[in-house]
Amino acid sequence: MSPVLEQKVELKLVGTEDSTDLNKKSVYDTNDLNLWYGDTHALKDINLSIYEKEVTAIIGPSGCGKSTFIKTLNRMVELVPSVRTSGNITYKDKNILDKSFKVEDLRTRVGMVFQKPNPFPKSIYDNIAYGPKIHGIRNKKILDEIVEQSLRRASIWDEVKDRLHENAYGLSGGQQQRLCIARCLAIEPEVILMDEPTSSLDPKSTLRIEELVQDLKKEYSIIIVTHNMQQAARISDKTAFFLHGEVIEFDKTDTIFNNPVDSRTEDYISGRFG
Ligand SMILES: Nc1ncnc2c1ncn2[C@@H]1O[C@H](COP(=O)(O)OP(=O)(O)OP(=O)(O)O)[C@@H](O)[C@H]1O
Repeated sequence: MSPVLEQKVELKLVGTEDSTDLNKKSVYDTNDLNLWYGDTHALKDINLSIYEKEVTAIIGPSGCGKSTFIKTLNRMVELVPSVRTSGNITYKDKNILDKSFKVEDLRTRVGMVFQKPNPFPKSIYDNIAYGPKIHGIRNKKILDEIVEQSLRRASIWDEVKDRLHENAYGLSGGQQQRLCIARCLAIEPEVILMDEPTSSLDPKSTLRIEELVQDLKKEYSIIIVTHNMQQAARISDKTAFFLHGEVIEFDKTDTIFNNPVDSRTEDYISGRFG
């Protein structure tokens, strides 16, 4: 039996609450979404609903389209010139792939945290105040409040409150990643996209981020790409298994890890490939 399956009892103990879709609204619905990079067909007929105030994990082997999928959700993927899409992505009833949809509207509602922490070469304070300032907030008292609240929410306030005006590069990797999460929270998003946010962190920092994700889902919808099966099992409510650009299976995380329908899902989570 795989290490992941062996740990299912423990995973259930630390896992997510049961949630019924009946009471939840979807934030994103993709409808026959396809994406090509030139001739490479990277996403194939993706039909997924992402529900509010849940953690949705995207898993699958290298090159299966995980990063492409989440970068499509904030239209960042369009920065690649050869990209072409078909189908729809509905975000709160609007098709964000529609030419008339303003991408700036999405950027204030959907924050993103990357694989490697990427603080700006500025002070801790200015990293957080940057987004709100761009959105026109100039009042120092209000900015101070946003900075403190965002850092508290990202569970890093106590570690940085006496060094707010020092350069963010002086923080450890794990602290930098929590700073980046705080920076993302400062714009008050509705959704947080996370692309392997702990892959460059040590186990202790990874655990802190996982605890933070569990806490943040009370207020935000979170979509996390991860190569770490145990992480997906620990922190997500739903899991989508991608393979060769297709969604093979999407269900409650408990079902995906303990009772998958498709043999390819079972083979992947059991470590037989990938
Ligand atoms: N900028 C790009 N230009 C051309 N092809 C790309 C580009 N980015 C990704 N691809 C291709 O699209 C497919 C999906 O890549 P993607 O990065 O989304 O996979 P992934 O599942 O996130 O992989 P990994 O786990 O290794 O990060 C791959 O075949 C990849 O080579």
